[in-house]
Amino acid sequence: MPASYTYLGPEGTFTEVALRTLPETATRELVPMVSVPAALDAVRNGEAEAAFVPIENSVEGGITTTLDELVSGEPLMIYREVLLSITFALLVRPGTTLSGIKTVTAHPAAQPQVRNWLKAHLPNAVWESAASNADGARLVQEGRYDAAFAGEFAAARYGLQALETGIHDAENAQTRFVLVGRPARPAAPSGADKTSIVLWQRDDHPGGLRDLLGEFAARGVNLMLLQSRPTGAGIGNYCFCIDAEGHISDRRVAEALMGLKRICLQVRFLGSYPRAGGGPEDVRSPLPGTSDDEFMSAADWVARCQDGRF
Ligand SMILES: O=C(O)C(=O)Cc1ccccc1
Repeated sequence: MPASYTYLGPEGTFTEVALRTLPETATRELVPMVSVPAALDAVRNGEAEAAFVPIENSVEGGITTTLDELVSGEPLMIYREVLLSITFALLVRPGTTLSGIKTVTAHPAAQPQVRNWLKAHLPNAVWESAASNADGARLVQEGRYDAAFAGEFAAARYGLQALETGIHDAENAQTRFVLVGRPARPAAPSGADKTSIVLWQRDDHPGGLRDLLGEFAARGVNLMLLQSRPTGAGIGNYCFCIDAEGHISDRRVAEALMGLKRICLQVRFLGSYPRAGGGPEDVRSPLPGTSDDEFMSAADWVARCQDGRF
């Protein structure tokens, strides 16, 4: 049996389209799952090698189900990311017209991406959330709703017609997907990498978040995502999901993580992996004094001072 990758299904999701851009999917069995937690649990319990799930979009930020799954439970690690440009089609059963649409459905993350279009074209339609955009299309096929926002490619799969295509409130809306597996050694640095972590503060004090961010700033590490998530322990209790530019084997990233480990209650490492679409030219120039060589020669100097050999 080939190794399998689970993904947010059913067939015809944007997630599936993004997953199929990874060359190794040619030699993997791709298994659609009903939800992000189900896709990730199959990895946790050893049924699947990896899971492919949406994690962030450029319109609303983090996909909270995915972040919460990565924040808690058995640790998992991110190995790859894929960025996909997204526009929606309005899928209906053949013969449905715009005036006949009373109910619309899609994944909750789709709503902020089509809100203005809905206000302008279907102001009275009732929105119902679906487990994914393709699941919404499936529910329209079953007659549960009148229309679904999904990829145009999902129409044929579910016997639907695209009444409208190219729907997107924001130009260049992109969704970011990640390939998640069980913890193992991260791939070697590619030259344009990203490191994901979750931080829990030790205590609540003025400037607490600034202290955490200061660990990155002091080492010249650029941040690419900062999203707070409730810990569930009451109002005001948050952990922080952070993506930082660089690889854990870069000295400045490792030093920032060590600083965080010392001052945080808990740090969860979620992986170092190549940035989608990023080449070395895309990486911010590190601040002076933050290269691997400079960290190493500073450490060497301290060791010589300790030895009286300066
Ligand atoms: O992959 C899908 O089709 C999903 O349901 C997740 C999603 C939601 C909104 C935009 C892109 C992907």
